[in-house]
Amino acid sequence: MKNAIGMVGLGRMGANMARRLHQGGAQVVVYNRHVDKAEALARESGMAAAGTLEALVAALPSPRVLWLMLPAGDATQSHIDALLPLLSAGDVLVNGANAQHETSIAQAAHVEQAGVRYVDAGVSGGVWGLQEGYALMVGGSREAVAAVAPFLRILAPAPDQGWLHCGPVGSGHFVKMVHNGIEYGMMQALAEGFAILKGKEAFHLDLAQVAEMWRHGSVVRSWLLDLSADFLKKDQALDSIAPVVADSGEGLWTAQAALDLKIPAPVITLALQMRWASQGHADYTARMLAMMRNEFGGHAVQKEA
Ligand SMILES: O=C(CO)[C@H](O)[C@H](O)COP(=O)(O)O
Repeated sequence: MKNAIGMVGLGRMGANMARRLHQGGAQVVVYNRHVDKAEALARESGMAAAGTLEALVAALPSPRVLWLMLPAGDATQSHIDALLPLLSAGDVLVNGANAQHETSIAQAAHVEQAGVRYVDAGVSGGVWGLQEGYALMVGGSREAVAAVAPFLRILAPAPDQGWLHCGPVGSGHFVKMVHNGIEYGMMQALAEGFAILKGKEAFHLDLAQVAEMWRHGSVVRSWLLDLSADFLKKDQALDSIAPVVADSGEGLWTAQAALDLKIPAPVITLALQMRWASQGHADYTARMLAMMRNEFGGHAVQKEA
């Protein structure tokens, strides 16, 4: 079996990456902890499914390439621990999670002790990646990345564009982390801009039309603006949307890296803190402020309903 790869983890990202690899001519064997997911994908696409990690490893030719597309942390670590005794020297494990680069460096050291090669891969593209291709930021030795390169060429938007061997192990996840930090800042700036436009009620601006117009030729045209234009066309009041924005760690790690490196990163850090504020973490601060301000008169406190 030429050009074979095992995909472990068939969530939103892993399943679509497996589909793109399969459509691009790779021989994909899929595995998921809940085997029905792997079987459903195999039925839909004609890929092979493995019911156990042992079966997955046995189905791949040496040197094997296994791509883990699992949540960072315990899920990834437990699969690496289970796979490692099944693998042989020269096999390659790719960790595609949004992981902290220090964790990846430690993981690589452990994996490489067994002669298994390790690549950390930051993957961007979300649900559009299947169709548009993914941006891939990879770290690892030249040999390990060379073994994965045929698959990177399929996953990327074009064979020689949209993927980069960034440097040694850890560098792929570090570059991806900073990418996501930038994502926080860009999203915050766009959201603030549209809020200001909406706030100028006297102009009755049609935000969908502004977004659509900016998509063509403007300095701020971007994929995030494309997505915004799309949902604003359907609803620009957003009255039914709770003003709460989740975060899953990469913004925090970027802000922490900036502090460690003494690099001022106010936009990324504030964008992260605005998400926390949206989650209610600034509520006590505001209550304190309201009480203090009330103490010296002029602005009465408002009581919660
Ligand atoms: O990796 C991504 C895109 O490149 C994801 O959007 C990532 O989840 C972003 O982080 P958060 O969940 O904190 O918004």
